[in-house]
Amino acid sequence: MAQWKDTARVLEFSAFARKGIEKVKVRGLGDHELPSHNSSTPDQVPVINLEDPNAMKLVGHACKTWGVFQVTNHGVPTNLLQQMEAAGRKLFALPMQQKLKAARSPNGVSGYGVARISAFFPKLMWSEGFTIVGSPYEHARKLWPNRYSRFCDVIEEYKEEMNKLAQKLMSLMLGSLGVTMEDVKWATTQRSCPALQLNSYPACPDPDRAMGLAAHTDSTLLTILHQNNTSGLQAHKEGTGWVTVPPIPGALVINVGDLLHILSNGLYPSVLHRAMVNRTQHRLSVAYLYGPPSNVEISPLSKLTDQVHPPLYRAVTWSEYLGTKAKHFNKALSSVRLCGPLNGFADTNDHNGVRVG
Ligand SMILES: C=C1C[C@]23C[C@H]1CC[C@H]2[C@@]12CCC[C@@](C)(C(=O)O1)[C@H]2[C@@H]3C(=O)O
Ligand SMILES: O=C(O)CCC(=O)C(=O)O
Ligand SMILES: [Fe+2]
Repeated sequence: MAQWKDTARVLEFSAFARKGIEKVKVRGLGDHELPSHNSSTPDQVPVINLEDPNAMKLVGHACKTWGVFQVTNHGVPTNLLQQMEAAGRKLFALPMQQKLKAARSPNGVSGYGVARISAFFPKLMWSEGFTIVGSPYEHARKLWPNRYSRFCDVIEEYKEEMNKLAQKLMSLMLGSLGVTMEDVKWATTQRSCPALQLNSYPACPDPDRAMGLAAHTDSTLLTILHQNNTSGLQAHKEGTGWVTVPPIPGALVINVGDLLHILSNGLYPSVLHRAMVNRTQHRLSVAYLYGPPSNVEISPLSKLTDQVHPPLYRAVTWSEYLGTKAKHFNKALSSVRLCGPLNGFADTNDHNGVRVG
């Protein structure tokens, strides 16, 4: 049933991609999904050179105030970023019938399909995605029965480089809070099972009426995002509104996710973000969704809590939290909140009402 719905939605996407904007109008994208640019603000998402001797302090400040920043000198070879982008382009350029051979199954995580968060929105988003958890081989073989190894090699190498960067970022993020990687038992001993999300946003005939990927926070500890040279990503900042995260060649975007929000006891709030579409350019992005080993319990770090600052969240594992997110979407974080006047109501990061696009 769910698969039918997903497949139908994907097919509908290809249908409206061919027929033009009429389909979108029929489905009636509401005003709440119109973009709200805030270009008058001087606020810009921080760009941090990871080789800067002050990197730790800068990263900590960016996490506290923005929950998103870009990094340069991050150690990931530029040509690997290009190869990954080319692999994504090749995948999305396949005929729809071919892509559907690797469709995500009803309860599965990996494969081709519409954004998972689509279930929470009545209208289609102007995007398609491909999620890879674990080995890419099974799905790649369905896409390219004879020539899948190049794609898989790029994915594996990309995941390897991203894992190194994620570790480095975790150590800077925690270090800035006075916590070392050694203080976090699982951080140095166990490997996580990250997800790779390839997103494709075709050029859209009526971009002001469509949304590429609706506003959400990632369930991760952190997400590392590569975007092609086309704008579209926007982050929400309290008091400022939606701010575009401009593509900088070679730079990577880092998002604070919900699990780091919990681990830091709310000191690093997860960032609400979304992807807009445009009239002329095809936009691609590749997100590396990094979390803890799936069955390790994540709760506010004891170093960050005391009688005055009690733990604000209960312990959750990544797999449990992904389930909660799949069920409650933007209410997931407040559903694991423990105490305080906000319990059961609007968390500062609850994203209900106006904050979710
Ligand atoms: C490991 C993850 C993290 C997932 C679920 C699973 C695989 C795909 C990820 C995303 C990627 C796109 C946004 C998001 C919100 C979505 O719909 O799918 C993410 C979600 C999450 O962060 O909750
Ligand atoms: O395409 C983008 O810039 C955002 C993608 C994203 O938020 C995600 O994959 O979680
Ligand atoms: Fe995201």
